Amino acid sequence: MSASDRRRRREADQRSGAAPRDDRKITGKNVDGGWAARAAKGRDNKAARDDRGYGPADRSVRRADSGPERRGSSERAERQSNSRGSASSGRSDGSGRARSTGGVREGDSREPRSGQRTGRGGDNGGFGRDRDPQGSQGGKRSDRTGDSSRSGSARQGGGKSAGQRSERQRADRPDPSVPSPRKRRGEPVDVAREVALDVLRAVRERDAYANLVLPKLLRERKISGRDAAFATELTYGACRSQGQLDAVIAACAGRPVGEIDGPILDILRLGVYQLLRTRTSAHAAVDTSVDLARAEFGQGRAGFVNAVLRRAGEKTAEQWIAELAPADPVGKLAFEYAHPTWIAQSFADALGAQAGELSDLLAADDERPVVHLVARPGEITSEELALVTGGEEGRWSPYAVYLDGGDPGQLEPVREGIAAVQDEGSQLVALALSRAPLEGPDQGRWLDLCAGPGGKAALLGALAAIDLFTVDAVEPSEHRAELVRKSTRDLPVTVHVKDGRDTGLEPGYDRILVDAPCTGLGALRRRPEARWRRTPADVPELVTLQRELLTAAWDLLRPGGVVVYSTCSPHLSETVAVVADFVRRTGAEQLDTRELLPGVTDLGDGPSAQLWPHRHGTDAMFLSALRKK
Ligand SMILES: C[S@@+](CC[C@H](N)C(=O)[O-])C[C@H]1O[C@@H](n2cnc3c(N)ncnc32)[C@H](O)[C@@H]1O
Repeated sequence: MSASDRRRRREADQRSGAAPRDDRKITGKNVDGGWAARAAKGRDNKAARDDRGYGPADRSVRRADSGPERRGSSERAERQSNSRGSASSGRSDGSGRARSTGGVREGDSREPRSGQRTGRGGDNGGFGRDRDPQGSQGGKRSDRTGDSSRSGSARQGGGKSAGQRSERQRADRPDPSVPSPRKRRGEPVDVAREVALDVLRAVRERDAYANLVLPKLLRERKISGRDAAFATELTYGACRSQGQLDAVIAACAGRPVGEIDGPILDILRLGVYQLLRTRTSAHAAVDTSVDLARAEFGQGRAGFVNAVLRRAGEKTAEQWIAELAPADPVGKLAFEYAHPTWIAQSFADALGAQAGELSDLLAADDERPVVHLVARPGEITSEELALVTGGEEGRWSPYAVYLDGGDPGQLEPVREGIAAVQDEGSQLVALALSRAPLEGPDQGRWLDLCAGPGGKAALLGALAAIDLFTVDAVEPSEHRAELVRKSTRDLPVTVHVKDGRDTGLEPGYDRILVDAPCTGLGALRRRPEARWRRTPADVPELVTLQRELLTAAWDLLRPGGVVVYSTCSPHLSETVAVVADFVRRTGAEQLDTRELLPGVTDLGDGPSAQLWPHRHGTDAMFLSALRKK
């Protein structure tokens, strides 16, 4: 089928509202013995796997909770004394600060009583499953990105002033390229917990991203298999549930966590996480934490860790929640699912009349996300990609494949650049732009105004290539612009390192995507520490930038053209409020965005569309299509 045939068919699809997927399923490379042949082989392999009862659906994900038992820690715990101190309790305000009575001195060297068995199932971390679906949402710390979240709260731990902290950073900042101090001293080492601790420290001390630091450390220290899975569960779980853990620690220590030395706080977070949120035995959780404290700080600090953890282990997670959670319904759910209250409240506001779904949403937000792949249109179909990778075709996007495990970076189609990791919600945003009805013919000039790291630009570029169209991609950060270049190599995409508010590009675009920098509250499950870094104070500055970018896009759009404004945040100030203000100022025609996603259900009351993790299994992407009259 020629490009113009495809284009005619696509326009017919648009008119009828059908998803233009079928013609793209038949592509050059995959019908002539390339990917089609490999997919056929994959199909045979899958059939064989299913016959043997271990096809994808049966593949069990190893749970990491058996890790500690392998280390003989229960034997060590038996040797510990059973002395016990007075417990303290407090009620949390959701920020990790607890009103508490009584406490434990850091020099307290009392050994723990053998703790009761506590907790519930683990946080389901798994090696390779928490990779950032956007490629790297990390970027440079100085970037004003919507997803390089940073703010004060996570940095408060340890009670250090900025000056003291930079002193500490110079003194003991973990350098991933060398073995940790604990190893250097030749102490007995629990490799999984040690690596988890080093990541927690990097996150707290230098605002590192756990999902970038952890894989690097695992590779460098040659940790794999069960140890890697356990380290991943501990690291991501402790990062996600930090607020809840800190409230328990504060109650047990009898002081705010800001008054506990940072490195000791990291050990306590790791210990309390194991006690309350995994099936690790209390003996193992306490004992290994004490080992880590003793190896680095000596007996006195180890005793403090012992005492705090012993108190934490005296109650189950449910009992701590009942004791420490705020009384109001949203605050209580936020505490239970380890979200800051302001974020849970913003979700409830966005759910509106469906706010009763908040607990489902928070629970989904706390789960390990499934890895989504995108099959590049014109190169490989989702059916073929699913067969080649052992994944499953997506529910909503014709290009999506769900993976049930493994490291997607090792998959051949990903290495060859014909598939990539991309949340299905992000795919839907790019697809909505490509499907939006224009007034007048599409002249093939498309623009992605906030392109880094390039996930949507790559999908737009592949769709544009089919019709011999072109895409301009704008990104102000050189580092992220380079990621866009990499992800759009061989596609008709030109990258411009510019501020989207002042691009110098020639107006007249048919379709423009403004995937604006935002708080990223809709993608928290992919960035374990992000929820504790963002603060409400981040919102107004981002909203100003979002408005300015949307206005700049409008100036570059031709009459009859369409802008899609999207955020990976459902916060109403960043979504419907930005759009409503813009429509009021410009008289833009708001299209029913839900019609651009045929087959996708429960997108809200319109005319914009809101995706949710608990409804769609995607990030909480917001999108709104606006046509210029
Ligand atoms: C939500 S991310 C975009 C994700 C991207 N569309 C993708 O799918 O990979 C927002 C991007 O906007 C960029 N950005 C920040 N300030 C900007 C500005 N003034 N103009 C254009 N882009 C900006 C950030 O660096 C970041 O890469």
